[in-house]
Amino acid sequence: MLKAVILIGGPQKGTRFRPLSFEVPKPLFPVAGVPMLQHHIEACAKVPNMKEILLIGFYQPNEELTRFLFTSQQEFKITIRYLQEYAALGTGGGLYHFRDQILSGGPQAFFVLNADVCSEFPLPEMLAFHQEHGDPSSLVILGTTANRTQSLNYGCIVENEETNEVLHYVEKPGTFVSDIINCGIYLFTPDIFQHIAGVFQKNQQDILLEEPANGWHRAAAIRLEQDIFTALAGQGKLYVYKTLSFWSQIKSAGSAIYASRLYLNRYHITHPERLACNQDGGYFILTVFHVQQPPLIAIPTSLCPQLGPNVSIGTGVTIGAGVRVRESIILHGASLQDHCCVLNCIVGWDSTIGKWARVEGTPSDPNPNDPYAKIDSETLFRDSKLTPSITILGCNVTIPSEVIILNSIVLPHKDLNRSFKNQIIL
Ligand SMILES: Nc1nc2c(ncn2[C@@H]2O[C@H](COP(=O)(O)OP(=O)(O)O[C@H]3O[C@H](CO)[C@@H](O)[C@H](O)[C@@H]3O)[C@@H](O)[C@H]2O)c(=O)[nH]1
Repeated sequence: MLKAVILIGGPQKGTRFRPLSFEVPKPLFPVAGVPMLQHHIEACAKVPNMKEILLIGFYQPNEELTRFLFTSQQEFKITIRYLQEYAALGTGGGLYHFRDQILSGGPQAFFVLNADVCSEFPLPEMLAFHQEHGDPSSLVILGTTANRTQSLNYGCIVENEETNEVLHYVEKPGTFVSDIINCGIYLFTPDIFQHIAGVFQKNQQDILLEEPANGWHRAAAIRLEQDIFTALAGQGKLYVYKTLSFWSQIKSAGSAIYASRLYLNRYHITHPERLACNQDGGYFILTVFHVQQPPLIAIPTSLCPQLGPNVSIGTGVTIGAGVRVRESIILHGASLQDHCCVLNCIVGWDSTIGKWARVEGTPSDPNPNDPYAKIDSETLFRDSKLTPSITILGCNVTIPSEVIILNSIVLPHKDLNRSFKNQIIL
C-alpha cells in the first residue's frame, strides 16, 4: 500500500505571490484552471494502490481549504487529510511530527511532493525505478537537468552515472556543482524516519543548551535537503530518477502563468474537456485556452474577442466585444470591457478593466533557445527598482477606460484614475 504527502508550507511562505496570496493560500491558486494542488492530487490518485493523501503545512484550516479537500475527495475517490504543524517545522520536520499518521496502515512507501512545483509527476516511473535500484529501503529523488547558472537556485545532485546513486548533494550551492537538480518530488520508505530521528535528537540536545527566548524554546526545523540528503549521499541509500518531462517551480505569479502554459499544452491529451472550443462561446481561439464556464459573451461575431494562447478564464467572467487576451489568467468574476487588451497579466477576482484600456506585463519565460533553461523567479526589486514582470491586479481592482497599466502590481480594492508604469500601487 502507498501514501502521498504534499508539503504545502504556510502563510509566511509564498510572499512572491502577493497580493494574490492575500485572498487564497498559494497552493490553492488556480493554475491551468484548477487549484495548483489539484494537479498533484490527481497524479497521486492515479497511482495503483494509493490509499491516502496527506497535506502537511502550517496554514490555519479555513473554509476554502476544507471545501477543496471535500470536493477533491469526492472527485478522486481517495482519502485526503490536512495535518497542521504548530509552527514551520521544515520540509523534514513536518513529516517527522506526523510520522504515526503517515505510517498508519503500514505503507511500504510514500511519495513526498513540494506543492509549489508543476510537473507531469512521473510517479509510476519512480516506483518502477525504485524496484530496480538499490536495496528496498533506498530513497528516490526526482531530478531534472538545468543549465549551469540556474542550477545554483536548486538542490544539486552528483550521481554515479551507471547506478544513479546520489554521491553528493548540495542545496543551492554558491558555485557550480552539478546540472542535475532536485525537483522536490521524492519516493521514501518508512526508513526515512530513522534518519530524521537522528537529526531530531541532535536538534533537541542543541535546543536544551540554548537560553529560551521569552521562556520558550524555538521549534527546530528539519530540512530534508540540508539535514538528510546531504548526509545520506554517497552511502548507497539515495538514488536519482531523472525525468525528461516538463517541470517547473511555481514561486512567483509570473511562474504561475508559465506553469499554466505547461499544463494547458498537455490538456489536449490529459483533459480535452477542460479546453474551450470555438463553437461553444463564439470566440476566436488562437491556440488552447481554458474556460471554467463559457464567458458571458453576446456580441456580433465580427467583434469576437481574441483569447489565447495560454489564457485561463475563471467562472462568471464577462468579456466584451473586441477584447484581446493572451498569456494571462483571468480570475472569477472579472469583467473585461469592450476592446480592452490584456497581455501577460493576472486579473484578480471581481476586477474590472475599462473599455480600450491596455493592461500589460513583461513575461519572464525561460530562454527558448536553451532546452534546460528554467523560469527565473526574480525578486521583486533589482537595483532598488521594480523588476519588470507580469502585471498583477489584486481582487476588486477597477481600471478606467483608455489607460495603460504596464509592469505593475495593483493591490486589492484599488480604483485607479490614470495610467501607471513600473509601479506597485498600494
Ligand atoms: N509543511 C511544511 N512545508 C514546508 C515548510 N517549509 C517549506 N515547505 C514546503 O516545502 C516546499 C519547498 O519549499 P522551500 O523550503 O521554499 O524550498 P525551495 O526553495 O522551493 O527548494 C526546494 O524545492 C526545489 C524544487 O522546487 C529543490 O530544487 C530544492 O532542493 C528544495 O527541495 C514548498 O512546497 C513549501 O511550501 C515547512 O516548514 N512545513
